[in-house]
Amino acid sequence: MPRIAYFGPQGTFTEQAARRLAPGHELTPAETISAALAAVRKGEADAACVPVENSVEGAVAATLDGLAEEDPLVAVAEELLPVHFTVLVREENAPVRTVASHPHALAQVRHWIERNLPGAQTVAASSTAAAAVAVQRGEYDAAVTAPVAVEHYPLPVLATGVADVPDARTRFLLVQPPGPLPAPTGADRTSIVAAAENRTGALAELLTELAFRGINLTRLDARPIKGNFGLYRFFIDFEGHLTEPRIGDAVAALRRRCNNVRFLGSHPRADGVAPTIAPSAANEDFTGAADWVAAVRRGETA
Ligand SMILES: O=C(O)C(=O)C[C@]1(C(=O)O)C=C[C@@H](O)C=C1
Repeated sequence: MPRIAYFGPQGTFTEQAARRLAPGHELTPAETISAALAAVRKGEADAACVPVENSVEGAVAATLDGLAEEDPLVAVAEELLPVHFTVLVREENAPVRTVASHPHALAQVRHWIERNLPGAQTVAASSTAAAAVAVQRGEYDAAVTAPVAVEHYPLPVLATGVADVPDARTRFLLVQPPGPLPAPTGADRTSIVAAAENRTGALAELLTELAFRGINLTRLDARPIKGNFGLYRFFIDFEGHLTEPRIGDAVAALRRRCNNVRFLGSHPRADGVAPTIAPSAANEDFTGAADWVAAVRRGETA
């Protein structure tokens, strides 16, 4: 049975995502995102589940950096979870002076804390569940956690359904070493990371290759290439699957323009949204045009 490492400890949002992405599989918590990815690279796990993007706080930097560096890992599936929090406290009816959680979680409840726990100091923990562990140990007064955390860390509940932005969501990836791609579904996402050259227009050229082929971006993030001040990697997600002619054509063009391109996966979108295809950008347009060139080369038409 495949073994799945996930960003833990038990009771994180990531564990919930892993249970949905790999039902019935053996799940092992890792303390950090990089430890979850390392477990796959070392062969201790077959796949890892990690958060990648939140609708309020944006990209999860540790995941982007972890996928761009070291041996390649490829996303084969994604999950989208609604994010609202439960606030657990050390002691019922006691004053709350410190509130711990993952920085992404704290950013999503900033206003709630200002209104409900004025003056409380926020403290970054490695994950929402790690914050609950720290509260159990008596290190902090409260933890902002996933709703499932209370099942693992039976602390008094101060509030449930906490979220500054009601429709907040986090997207999670299941990543594994390169292998056969998941089959295209018609509602897929492809991800790459490219270290564009440091010259005028280099990023615009990459994006134009996608725009020319009518490919809609779903995310664009920049992360610094460490040790090279001012140099960035660009994480580009777009609609479509690598096996589609229009996407394969675009990814080949990106590779031609920038040999520092890494493929990060093509997999079904969790929201099932299919792309709107621009005029002349359908796969049949690409294959039809290539067939015509082939016929011209054979001297059969002009
Ligand atoms: O700490 C957790 O529970 C996580 O799974 C991490 C994480 C994140 O990285 O964004 C996941 C979802 C929430 O947005 C808050 C924290």
